[in-house]
Amino acid sequence: MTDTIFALASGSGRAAIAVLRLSGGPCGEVVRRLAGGLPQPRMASLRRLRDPGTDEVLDDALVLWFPGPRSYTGEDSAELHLHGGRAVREGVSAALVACGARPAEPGEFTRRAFLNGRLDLTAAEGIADLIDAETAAQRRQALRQAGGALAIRYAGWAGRLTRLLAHQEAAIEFAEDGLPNDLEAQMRAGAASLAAEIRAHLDDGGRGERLRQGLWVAILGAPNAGKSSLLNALAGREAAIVSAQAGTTRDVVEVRLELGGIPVLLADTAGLRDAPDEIEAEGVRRARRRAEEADIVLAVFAADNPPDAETLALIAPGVLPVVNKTDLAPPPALIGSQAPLAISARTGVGLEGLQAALTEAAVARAGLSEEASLTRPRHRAALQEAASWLDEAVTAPLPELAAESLRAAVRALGRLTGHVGVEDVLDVVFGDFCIGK
Ligand SMILES: Nc1nc2c(ncn2[C@@H]2O[C@H](COP(=O)(O)OP(=O)(O)OP(=O)(O)O)[C@@H](O)[C@H]2O)c(=O)[nH]1
Ligand SMILES: [K+]
Ligand SMILES: [Mg+2]
Repeated sequence: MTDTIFALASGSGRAAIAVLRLSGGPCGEVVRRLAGGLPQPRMASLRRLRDPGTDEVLDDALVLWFPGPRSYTGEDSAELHLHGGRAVREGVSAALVACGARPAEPGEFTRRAFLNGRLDLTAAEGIADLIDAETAAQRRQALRQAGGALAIRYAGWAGRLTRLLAHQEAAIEFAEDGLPNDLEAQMRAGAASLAAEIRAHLDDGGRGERLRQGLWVAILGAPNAGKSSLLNALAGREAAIVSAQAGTTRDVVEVRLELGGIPVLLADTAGLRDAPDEIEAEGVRRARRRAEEADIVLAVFAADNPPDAETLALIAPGVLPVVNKTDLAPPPALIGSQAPLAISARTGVGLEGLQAALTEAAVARAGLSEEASLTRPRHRAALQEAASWLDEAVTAPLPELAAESLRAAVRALGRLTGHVGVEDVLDVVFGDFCIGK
């Protein structure tokens, strides 16, 4: 039997209500000792909680009882909706410990849910992301994943892979019996198409990972082009120092924005030039590094100056040229081969258009796609590994080597979902082929 664990499921500050969650072990007995009885399953019921040692009244609380396996963890579980004060929380926690329960480790409820088969690893990660979600698009992605969108897709692939392995093992057995079969050719075709499907899923430009972590946008350009003025205009506050002196910004100045539901870290940087002093030169190095790391670069020119070589050199696909100070001079029609976004950070002209273009670029890189996207490097690594092993299986010179490669692919997917074991292979062999020997 597991330990009975408990933890505050609501925030830890002063609040009207605090929710304590319990799971596992003699959870029902622990609740009975505090609340004097167990309510009907899944029905909120008002109970007086007492310290079983001293009989002291601790709180009048709503008690919910979730007998396993129909609970979040799959174990017997309960919730105590307490009055949110610190003394109440601490008194009830102490009484729970006295009854033999212990405080839960971080993530222990979800870990138990996984171990009890209530969700796979990707869904568990989705729940973690849902708790961390700051924007609507992040919330939608996390909800999808927590609801099993990736789990279902990967379980489908794992099922197909297991079947391929079963066929291959059967092919080896039939060959030993001297029987002709075309199972191997079928295995190769199946492995090749599964590898292609996995690669198509991987080839999403990392949008799910970007949405989860947020996009990096960097503002670059010559000194005095108005980069800091633009950052302030987009942020709606004076986050960066603006002055008529070239070389004002040295450190990277960051602000958080939300564009089309995507969290964005917008960075202002030092003006690009052969800097006269050491500190500014370090600022320029940092600016260039940030441009390399950024998902989107805004290359800013001033309309009253001809386009400078340093900023022009940044222009590449995915870089948005911006011409500022259009209140002083008209913008050029083209920068490189692109029509620039014409703005005046001073008067605000063109800022809405720039915001729209930036949002469009952000959504193109990190917006929700129709199909659920992978969201972590862990997913990417496991899927890449599975696809490579499938390639090996397709070209393996010996049937046994192909089987070995398929087994490695199964393990890679199994690590991803936390699900696939050898038993699955046996089930398919016997279920699919009725090889009763
Ligand atoms: N007329 C006009 N002046 C502007 C505009 N945007 C910025 N400025 C002025 O241009 C000067 C430089 O602005 P900053 O925002 O400091 O320029 P920067 O690119 O951050 O400069 P560094 O940090 O030194 O590289 C300031 O005097 C601003 O007031 C604009 O749209 N129109
Ligand atoms: K400046
Ligand atoms: Mg600046």
